[in-house]
Amino acid sequence: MALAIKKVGVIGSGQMGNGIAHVAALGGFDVVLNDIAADRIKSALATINGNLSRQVAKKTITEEQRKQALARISGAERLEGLADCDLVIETAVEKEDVKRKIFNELCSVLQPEAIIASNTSSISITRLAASTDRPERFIGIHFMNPVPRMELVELIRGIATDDATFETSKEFVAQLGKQVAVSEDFPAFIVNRILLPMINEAIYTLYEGVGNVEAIDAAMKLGAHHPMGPLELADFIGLDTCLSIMQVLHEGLADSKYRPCPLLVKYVEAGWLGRKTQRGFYDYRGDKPVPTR
Ligand SMILES: CC(=O)CC(=O)SCCNC(=O)CCNC(=O)[C@H](O)C(C)(C)COP(=O)(O)OP(=O)(O)OC[C@H]1O[C@@H](n2cnc3c(N)ncnc32)[C@H](O)[C@@H]1OP(=O)(O)O
Ligand SMILES: NC(=O)C1=CN([C@@H]2O[C@H](COP(=O)(O)OP(=O)(O)OC[C@H]3O[C@@H](n4cnc5c(N)ncnc54)[C@H](OP(=O)(O)O)[C@@H]3O)[C@@H](O)[C@H]2O)C=CC1
Repeated sequence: MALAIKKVGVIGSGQMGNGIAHVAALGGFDVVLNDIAADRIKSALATINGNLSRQVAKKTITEEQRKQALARISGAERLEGLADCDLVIETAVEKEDVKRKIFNELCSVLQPEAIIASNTSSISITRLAASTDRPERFIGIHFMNPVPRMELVELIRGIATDDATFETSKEFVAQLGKQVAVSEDFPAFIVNRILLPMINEAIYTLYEGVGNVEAIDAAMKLGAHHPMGPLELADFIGLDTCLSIMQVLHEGLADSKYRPCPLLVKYVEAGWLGRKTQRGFYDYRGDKPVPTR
């Protein structure tokens, strides 16, 4: 039987955290947004307001809905602020040790019946669940970027996830107006198992000099009707996240076909993480994005 969810906690106020808080508040849930950096929470709230205002301008929501959604979101600088949440969605960086540390601290403040979800792009839900005190009430709820625009959410059960947690998560996703795809708990699940090797191959195509950034993106936009070129999309996702996903695929499936491209490693080592740091395969510091290769 599904449980009643009223209050949702979101840990990590980056691009996914602000998107999840945005759609959860629009879906009628009270939302508490947390981050290790207080200024991140502030800028996430400003981003959410900007994205809601754009939806008002496009008439996809009303001004009243914008105001109500914003009023439902509050910030919490410490995890204690999530104590009365019924569902907490972790959306911090794609690093297993960081996520484990968060869960360790979170479990001690949450009510025992609360559900914990991770928005991880690739990491084993069973392994993350095992680091908590409630593997049966732990699940993968994987949103797509940009959250307000993308229709799909993947649901991933760990080995111990119980039926009530799965049904509750399914109802939660439906209340946000999104569709569910159920994935088994294998590295990177469904979307990223297919999408990330394509992006990694695009980076190899660049690395080997088959084409430059502009040619590769134009080829896939105009030649395969992808809404974004693979390098533009990699910058949009975040190159650190792309690398982490490829590492999970490479280690988890032990197959050299998932070897992260050395050029991707180099960009991440340079701190050129894509749009979020204003530089990746494109330089976003001017009026128009300029290819960096
Ligand atoms: C890595 C993972 O674990 C999983 C993943 O998410 S993989 C990534 C999956 N996402 C994709 O593949 C996205 C591919 N790109 C697209 O589908 C499209 O380019 C797009 C939907 C992002 C933009 O569409 P578009 O029609 O070309 O542009 P445009 O109409 O100007 O888009 C603006 C809209 O996007 C939304 N948007 C754009 N960027 C946004 C962002 N960073 N955050 C929130 N909303 C954003 C705006 O709110 C606006 O929405 P409304 O129409 O509701 O007002
Ligand atoms: N980008 C994408 O397209 C998608 C990403 N995801 C997944 O969502 C998660 C977040 O990704 P994304 O939003 O892109 O990443 P971002 O880098 O935009 O945001 C992550 C946020 O989490 C914060 N953070 C880091 N450590 C902690 C902590 N211990 N407690 C609270 N907050 C913390 C970061 O702060 P600081 O910067 O100060 O470290 C940052 O504000 C990852 O697991 C990713 O794989 C899932 C679907 C799509």
